[in-house]
Amino acid sequence: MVATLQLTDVGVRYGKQEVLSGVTTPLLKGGEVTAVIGPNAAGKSSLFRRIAGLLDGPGVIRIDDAAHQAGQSHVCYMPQDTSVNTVLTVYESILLARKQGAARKVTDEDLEEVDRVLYSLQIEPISFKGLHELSGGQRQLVSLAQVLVRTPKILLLDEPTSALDLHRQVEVLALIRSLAKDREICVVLAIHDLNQVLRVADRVMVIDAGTMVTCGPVDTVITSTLLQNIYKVEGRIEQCSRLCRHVIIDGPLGRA
Ligand SMILES: Nc1ncnc2c1ncn2[C@@H]1O[C@H](COP(=O)(O)OP(=O)(O)OP(=O)(O)O)[C@@H](O)[C@H]1O
Repeated sequence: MVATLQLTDVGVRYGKQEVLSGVTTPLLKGGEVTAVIGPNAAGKSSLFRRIAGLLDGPGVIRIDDAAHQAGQSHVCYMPQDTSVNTVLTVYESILLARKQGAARKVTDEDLEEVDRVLYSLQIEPISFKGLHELSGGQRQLVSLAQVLVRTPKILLLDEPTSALDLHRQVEVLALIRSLAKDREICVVLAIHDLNQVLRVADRVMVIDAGTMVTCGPVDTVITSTLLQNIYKVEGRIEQCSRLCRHVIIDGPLGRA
């Protein structure tokens, strides 16, 4: 059974303040990557926390996957803030994440999955470092490892590449894309870099000022009109000689 996620009229309130409302999506399916984009403070992280069950609010979040039906959850959420306050090593933290909500006994399969994730993110060299000793980018990779090791069916990633250098960004997004396809994971990720969105996403959800503006195929959403209306910049989407589309920014629009 391919995992699916669908939101109907979903919103978020902090106390009496409504920061997000009316988010309704098509059926998001395993195998697809949906990028969530929009300006700062638009409501993207709040939406992720709401889908992950960390916040209450109006609306219906429908998750269908075999594990979910069985009362477990294969929804994994990586928050934007990856700061830590613990004495665990990288390896221990990933193994602990793997065992979250599962039987305590560590199996060979658990250890193999930890090794697989360390290898796929190329972080074996820091396996036995303390989390408090890591750089910001290393911490972000370890956070990603902590969700991937749980073999999720629905993966919510809040700006998973914001602290990574260009090489790591390209590598991690390619990994996310291939995991989505190969393991039929339904990936939803917030990301600010629109060129990376063009590389990785099948679908784009645009959140602006607490509402969902659109949710559709990447080519129809990332347009010069979006750059103007949502980001207030003048720009173009151009195709290079390898037929890949790129965002070219000409400059900020003048203030009205
Ligand atoms: N814990 C909180 N209590 C009250 N208001 C909050 C809380 N967290 C976020 N907000 C408010 O909710 C709104 C949306 O914030 P959110 O973090 O969801 O935005 P975002 O789109 O993820 O932004 P960014 O791109 O800057 O990460 C903002 O106005 C923010 O001030």
